[in-house]
Amino acid sequence: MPKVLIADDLSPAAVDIFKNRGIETDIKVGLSKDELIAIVDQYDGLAVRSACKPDADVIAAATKLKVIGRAGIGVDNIDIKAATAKGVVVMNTPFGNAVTTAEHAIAMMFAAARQIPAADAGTQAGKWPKKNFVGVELSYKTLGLIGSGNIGSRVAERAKGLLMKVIAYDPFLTEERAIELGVEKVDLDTLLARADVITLHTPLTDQTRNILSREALQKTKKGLILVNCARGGLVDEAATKDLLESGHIYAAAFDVFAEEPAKEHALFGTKNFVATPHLGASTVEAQENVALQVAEQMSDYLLSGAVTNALNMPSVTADEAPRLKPFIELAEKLGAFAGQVSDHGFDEVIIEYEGEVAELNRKPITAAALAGLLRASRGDVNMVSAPAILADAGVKLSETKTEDSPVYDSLMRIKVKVPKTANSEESGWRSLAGTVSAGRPRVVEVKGMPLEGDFSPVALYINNIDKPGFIGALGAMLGEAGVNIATFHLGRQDAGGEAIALIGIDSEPPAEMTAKLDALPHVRYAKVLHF
Ligand SMILES: NC(=O)C1=CN([C@@H]2O[C@H](COP(=O)(O)OP(=O)(O)OC[C@H]3O[C@@H](n4cnc5c(N)ncnc54)[C@H](O)[C@@H]3O)[C@@H](O)[C@H]2O)C=CC1
Ligand SMILES: O=C(O)C(=O)COP(=O)(O)O
Repeated sequence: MPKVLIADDLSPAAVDIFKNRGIETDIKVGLSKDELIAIVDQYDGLAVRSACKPDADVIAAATKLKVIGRAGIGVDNIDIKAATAKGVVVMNTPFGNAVTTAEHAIAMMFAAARQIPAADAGTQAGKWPKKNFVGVELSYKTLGLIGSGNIGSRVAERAKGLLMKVIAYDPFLTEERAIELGVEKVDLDTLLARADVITLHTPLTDQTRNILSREALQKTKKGLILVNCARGGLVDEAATKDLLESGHIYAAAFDVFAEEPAKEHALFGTKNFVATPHLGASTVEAQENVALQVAEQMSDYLLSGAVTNALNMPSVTADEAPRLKPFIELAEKLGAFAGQVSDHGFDEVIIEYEGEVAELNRKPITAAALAGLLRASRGDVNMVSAPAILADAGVKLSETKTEDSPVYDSLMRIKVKVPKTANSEESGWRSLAGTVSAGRPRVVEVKGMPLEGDFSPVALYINNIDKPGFIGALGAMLGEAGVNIATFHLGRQDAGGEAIALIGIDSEPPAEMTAKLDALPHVRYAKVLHF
């Protein structure tokens, strides 16, 4: 039974889902990094929010881990590169808390415009500080959105309801979408120059870090209201303090900080500064949404291989998963075949899909083929890590598909280009094709030669020149070595030409026997394969 560690405060709804799906859970919130490292190897899944930080060290210690589920949107607390390299899927819940966070941004905008927290504190302290709190109106003011994705667009809808004019800076916002949202698309400098209120809604990435730098903040209009409910690290906090103190920024409201939890901060106590402790997503509704969603997604992946909202793997719906399964198996095995016969590596891969398989969701199938292909040389590679490893190695990958498949309902072919070596037989393209028959993967073509067979767990692959007596001699050689033949598949180009044999065997042959075989004059290549 898979086991999941819930390492941040998640709604109990998540535990119920895991339990109903037959997944064991442990809840351990607030672990230190060392405590997490000490236990993470027990788990197949890790469910987090923003407090737990599965970094490269944690991921390195997570020997069984298959999936990290983020009950929320931002994944900057997770080392996705390390997870990908280790074959761990990282998934989030991209919409579950968007409304709640947009509402918090609007609440923060009003809190800043009218200084509600300070007014509240003064009133409840018995001061009746009516004269101290003369705020600003928001109607007809210009709201500058930095980032107009799920949350930003919801903020825009609400701001328009408040009669604000909305302008947006987002390099991925199309003109059509801007029209649909009723916002004006502008560049960052224009936004800085025109906005009365700026609110940030981008992820924290290398591109967005410090997007509101001191220099950028200095370009804003005097009297600015600044709202950050996205991530600390997007705004220069020291510059915000200086500009609040100088009166250039009228008010700022931050839900997020560069260092969290922010128990002490230079901004705390600054006039017209409002703070909340990363509450953007904290409503009953949002927490229930994200907990349910993450638990369902993680369970689906752990139990059926369905992938939803993964940041490092193509999606596979629960309906698709059973249909894709045999092709994923075929792809892995064809890839493994190609990888094992490419002793000198490869610099290009082509994957061809014919017939019905061409109409399926091919991305996970291709990822599986690459995993099989790389495993022979790289060891523990899976569908998550394989595409990134291949790209890092600079190997060219292309894919073709045709609806016609002359012989089989579905055919998948993997071609790898092996570099030129001293042995000319070894260079050029290696090509292997297979199909799924009665739900089982079958090899149907090797080096362009038809050969129908299964993928035995241990197989002897021989590429030879077709000569009378060779098969008999081979059988005798295996018999002498005490190796039992389970299946025997042959293929050849023409009589007396290039031939291949794929022989399923019940046990590992002695190394001397393979060496003896390889040394035979009419044997071009012999290798024991494992599937
Ligand atoms: N305070 C809180 O509790 C919460 C904070 N968040 C934060 O809000 C962020 C945004 O969430 P969503 O709107 O759901 O994400 P999203 O992915 O739907 O939207 C992000 C937008 O930022 C834009 N963007 C990317 N790079 C940009 C750049 N350099 N300049 C301007 N725009 C850029 C993207 O094109 C996209 O439209 C999350 O990544 C997360 O960090 C999310 C939920 C709760
Ligand atoms: O979903 C997000 O990106 C958030 O920032 C919410 O964070 P939290 O789950 O409340 O720690």
